[in-house]
Amino acid sequence: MPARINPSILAADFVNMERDLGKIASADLVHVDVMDNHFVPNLTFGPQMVGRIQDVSAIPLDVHLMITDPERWAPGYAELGAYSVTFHAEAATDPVGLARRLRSMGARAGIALKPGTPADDYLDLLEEFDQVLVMTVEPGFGGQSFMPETMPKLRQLRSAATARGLDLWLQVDGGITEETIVTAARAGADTFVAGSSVFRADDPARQISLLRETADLHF
Ligand SMILES: O=C(CO)[C@H](O)[C@H](O)COP(=O)(O)O
Ligand SMILES: [Fe+2]
Repeated sequence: MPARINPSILAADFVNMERDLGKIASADLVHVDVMDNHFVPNLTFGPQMVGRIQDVSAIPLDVHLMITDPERWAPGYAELGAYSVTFHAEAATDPVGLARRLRSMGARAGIALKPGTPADDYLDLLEEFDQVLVMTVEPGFGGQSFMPETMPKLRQLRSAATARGLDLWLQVDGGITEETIVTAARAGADTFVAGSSVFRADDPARQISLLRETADLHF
């Protein structure tokens, strides 16, 4: 299975979103960062905007919720047709119940871990999720540097998934470039979010291919 490359539209031009979505049509999924200015100190957009992105995007949506009270808000993103809905472990009060609800609505369910959040509490629950998002920066902003100290957690998750024969996608998000993607692929990631490195490239489609080929060489 080739590496999945999910460009983050946090690095797109928000007033030219449809144009910028056109630049990433060769990607696997479009990564949509929802921030509420409570869980993280930044604010992006909510269901109305994500619904319009869903309407005009040629590729499915990978929604990353950086919000408090995901039990209240996450199902709305499944409802509007998002392919995957990922909420933060640190914000959820009933992660398994929420994942089951998202799956019952037809979405893939993801759980995200901030750099300082260990995976240990979730290792016995991996069957309940379709993907685990290992944050490789502190959530809140694009354009930050990749944190290699998160790689032992990724290796731990990959070993647990392999040992149990799970088809669990392991996603990394933050500071992914053609250099850092090598480290993340070697540690077991198969799904890569890249904002700045795709949208700041002269040719985003070429950058998507380069990232995919580089990850495939090292997985
Ligand atoms: O979730 C995020 C930030 O919280 C973004 O998805 C992430 O930062 C992508 O941006 P970049 O590739 O520029 O680091
Ligand atoms: Fe993200």
